[in-house]
Amino acid sequence: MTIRENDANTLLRVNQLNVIYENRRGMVHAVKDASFEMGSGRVLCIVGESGSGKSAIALSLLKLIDPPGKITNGQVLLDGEDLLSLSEQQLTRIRGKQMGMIFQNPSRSLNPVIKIGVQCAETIRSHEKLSRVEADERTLDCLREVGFARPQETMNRFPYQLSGGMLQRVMIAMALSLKPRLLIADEPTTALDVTVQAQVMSRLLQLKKRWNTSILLITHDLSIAAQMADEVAVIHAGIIVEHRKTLDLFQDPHHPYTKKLLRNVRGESNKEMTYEWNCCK
Ligand SMILES: Nc1ncnc2c1ncn2[C@@H]1O[C@H](COP(=O)(O)OP(=O)(O)OP(=O)(O)O)[C@@H](O)[C@H]1O
Repeated sequence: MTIRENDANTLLRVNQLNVIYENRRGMVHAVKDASFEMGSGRVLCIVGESGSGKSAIALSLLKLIDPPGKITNGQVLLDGEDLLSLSEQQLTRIRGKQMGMIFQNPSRSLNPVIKIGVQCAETIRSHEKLSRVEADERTLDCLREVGFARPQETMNRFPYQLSGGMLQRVMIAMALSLKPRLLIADEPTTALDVTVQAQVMSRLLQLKKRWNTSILLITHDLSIAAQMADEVAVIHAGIIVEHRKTLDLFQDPHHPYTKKLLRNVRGESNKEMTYEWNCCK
């Protein structure tokens, strides 16, 4: 079920991860014994319906599960180092620098009253010993990389002055300014319209090729998985039921739940999605 990578190429290995949420009404087992691996420069999509445990996995990788959630078991090995056994201080070193994260709603991750340039440069300087000028130059480069034609102007804007698509590109620029080895993107385009969605996704793919960044993409949208992923892991009720190479999964789904998900995709046949995947690769 799990794709085995050549060990030398394995960047991330998750072993038997378990996450629960417990409150007065009872306990939800959000992630059950999830195990998977990712190689360098690969895109793995985790797909599943709402509430299936996708975000719980994403947050666990950075040990960001907040109460009432709890990781009850498992390992998250990045280059062999178990992140779940690290202290908060040690994790601060890893978050952003080794593992970047972008979320569904970029405006929540940015301070509305601080200019974009200052926020980007401060993020860089919190991880690397750079002068303000050097951090500004890196920020300019990164904003240019994600498609801002006049990055200096973008740096001088406040978040409320930018559209949702622009903000999401700023978030990608911020994440990539630290050249993380792994980028976790949790529904990064769900809040955007379809055209902007496509632009942001293609920008992510270009950057992945340029920096060899691995991307763990969380989505409920199978057509995005078809376009973006090298591999897809399907999660249902906290369990990874199938993890295969993208084309194999779309052409010949094994698990009944994967088959049901594929049947449910409205307006697009499996063949069309496979076609899109082939075109984008
Ligand atoms: N703060 C919380 N308190 C209680 N239960 C929670 C909490 N956060 C998540 N859960 C539960 O954990 C399970 C997994 O949630 P999770 O957010 O990981 O799903 P998801 O697949 O990311 O869903 P969505 O696509 O809607 O974001 C769900 O049953 C959810 O209700």
